[in-house]
Amino acid sequence: MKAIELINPLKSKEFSTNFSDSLEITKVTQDTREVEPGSLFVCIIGSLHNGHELAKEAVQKGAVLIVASEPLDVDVPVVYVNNTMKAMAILAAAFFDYPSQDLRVIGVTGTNGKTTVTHLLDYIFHDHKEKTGVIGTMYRRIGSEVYETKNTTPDSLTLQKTLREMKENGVQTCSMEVSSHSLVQGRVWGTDFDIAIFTNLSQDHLEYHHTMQKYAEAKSLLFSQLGNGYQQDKPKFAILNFDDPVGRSFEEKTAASVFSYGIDQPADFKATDLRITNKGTRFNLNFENQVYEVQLQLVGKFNVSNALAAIAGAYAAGLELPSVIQSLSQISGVRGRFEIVKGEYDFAVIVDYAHTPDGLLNVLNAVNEIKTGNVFCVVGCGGDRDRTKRPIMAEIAQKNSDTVIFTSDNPRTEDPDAILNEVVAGLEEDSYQLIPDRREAIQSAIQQAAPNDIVLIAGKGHENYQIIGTEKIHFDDVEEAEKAILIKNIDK
Ligand SMILES: CC(=O)N[C@H]1[C@@H](OP(=O)(O)OP(=O)(O)OC[C@H]2O[C@@H](n3ccc(=O)[nH]c3=O)[C@H](O)[C@@H]2O)O[C@H](CO)[C@@H](O)[C@@H]1O[C@H](C)C(=O)N[C@@H](C)C(=O)N[C@H](CCC(=O)O)C(=O)O
Ligand SMILES: Nc1ncnc2c1ncn2[C@@H]1O[C@H](COP(=O)(O)OP(=O)(O)OP(=O)(O)O)[C@@H](O)[C@H]1O
Ligand SMILES: N[C@H](CCC[C@H](N)C(=O)O)C(=O)O
Ligand SMILES: [Mg+2]
Repeated sequence: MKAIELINPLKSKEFSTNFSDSLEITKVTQDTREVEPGSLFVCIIGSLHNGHELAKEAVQKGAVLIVASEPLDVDVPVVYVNNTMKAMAILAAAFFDYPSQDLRVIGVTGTNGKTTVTHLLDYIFHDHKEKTGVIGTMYRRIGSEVYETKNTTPDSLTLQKTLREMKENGVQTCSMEVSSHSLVQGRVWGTDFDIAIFTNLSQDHLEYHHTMQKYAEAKSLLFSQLGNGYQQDKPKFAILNFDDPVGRSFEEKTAASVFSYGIDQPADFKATDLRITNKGTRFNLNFENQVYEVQLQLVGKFNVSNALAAIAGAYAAGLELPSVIQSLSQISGVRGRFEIVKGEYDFAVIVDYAHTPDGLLNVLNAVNEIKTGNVFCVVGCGGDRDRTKRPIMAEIAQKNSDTVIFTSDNPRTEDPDAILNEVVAGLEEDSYQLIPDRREAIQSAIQQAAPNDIVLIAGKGHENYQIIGTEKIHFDDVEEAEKAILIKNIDK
């Protein structure tokens, strides 16, 4: 591809003099490890490295053009821009020929519920005979092909490449999670979203955003940028949770048409008459003076909220409500979200991805609503993440279960015992059990459970690994629970 075509959309401040209109680019990258002869290298200022300091290395590896925001002394042409992260995203969209324009892209943001809502949407569209794609925490999926992912929302290059592959494979609807990090870092800049959905905002990621105000501002970018894409004539919809004041505040931030949803507050899509059992949840959906009965196999009030978000999103995309509701009723659950471990045993073990105070409270409320015996909660907190959420999660776990066992999550580069000290700091010493080894903690909870009790294993959901230091080792809560149940059955 001609370099000039690629950098035209950049609105660059300045070109170095040696730029030639005939220059050809074979690859765009922000990583020296990926540079090949003929590459365009973009210098990103990250948290660990400053790409400008790596520009010379990129040139040595064959980069023929550099995009930078700081002065550089290199032997190849340089295009100077104000913000290289945004430039990277625009270049990525241009390099892959703006694939989001040819797909229906639905972006879901919020502290909790993104993975769940994207999967509900994906199921609905698939059930309506569309070819679908998903981008999020668990994987990138194109039709039935699954690819590993490092981030919930990939870097802009991986994102645009994935969207391009979706387009080439005939995908019609892509449901993707949009994390607050990705919004701040401009990873989704250059993606033309048709529908943007907000689930909720509660404490998380303060190690990155520092204040809840800044965290909310990051989330708002998805809505303020909606319609700033390349194909502005497509209708745009913002789907906002009006039970959350932050959701209500986003109405002013967007030029798109708004559909609100809620359980506790007036909203366009409103749920009433909720009934929650251990088999699922039913509610009445009130929309435009009509009432529809909705049956979900998912458990908990928070999943009613997730279902409303998906219903409103599907409706905004043009689907009929009765058939959307019919599709929703068939969904048995999302991996690692309130997942009931299968097996021969007379209590219940639930694996759930709750890793924030609000997520944990919601899932424990749901467990308490359906319980017929005691509740055991096995939980910990991840390392290198928001430290201030640790004692809050601990108090929620201790208050809302009969027995709480604190254990390790992904300690990453932190000392697991130091994390646990911060977790239990505010609790009475005899009000909890402490078993740092997650396998032992799961086994102990399952050994202690009596008939009709519920064991909730929270924090890691679908994750099939534990990150200790910088190493990722295989670890799967569901597998561990199944083993522990077998051991208990043998011991009987
Ligand atoms: C804090 C953070 O978000 N970091 C992200 C960021 O990396 P960084 O700023 O640390 O990058 P860096 O290592 O300093 O490198 C700067 C630049 O130098 C380049 N480089 C670096 C080394 C080298 O040898 N050569 C080279 O060219 C890098 O490619 C990059 O362009 O940019 C990278 C590329 O986009 C991300 O993969 C990385 O995510 C890290 C892995 C991460 O853990 N992020 C988490 C916090 C995150 O983003 N989480 C959200 C989900 C949260 C949620 O929903 O709960 C997510 O979307 O995943
Ligand atoms: N609407 C909701 N409100 C509050 N808590 C929720 C909601 N939906 C899910 N949860 C809780 O949060 C956990 C994570 O849900 P999910 O994976 O859908 O969220 P996410 O936003 O994708 O998280 P992440 O930020 O890790 O990508 C669930 O296991 C559940 O305990
Ligand atoms: N997307 C979240 C997931 C947290 C999952 C939890 N198991 C942990 O490791 O803290 C994050 O990266 O903060
Ligand atoms: Mg997710």
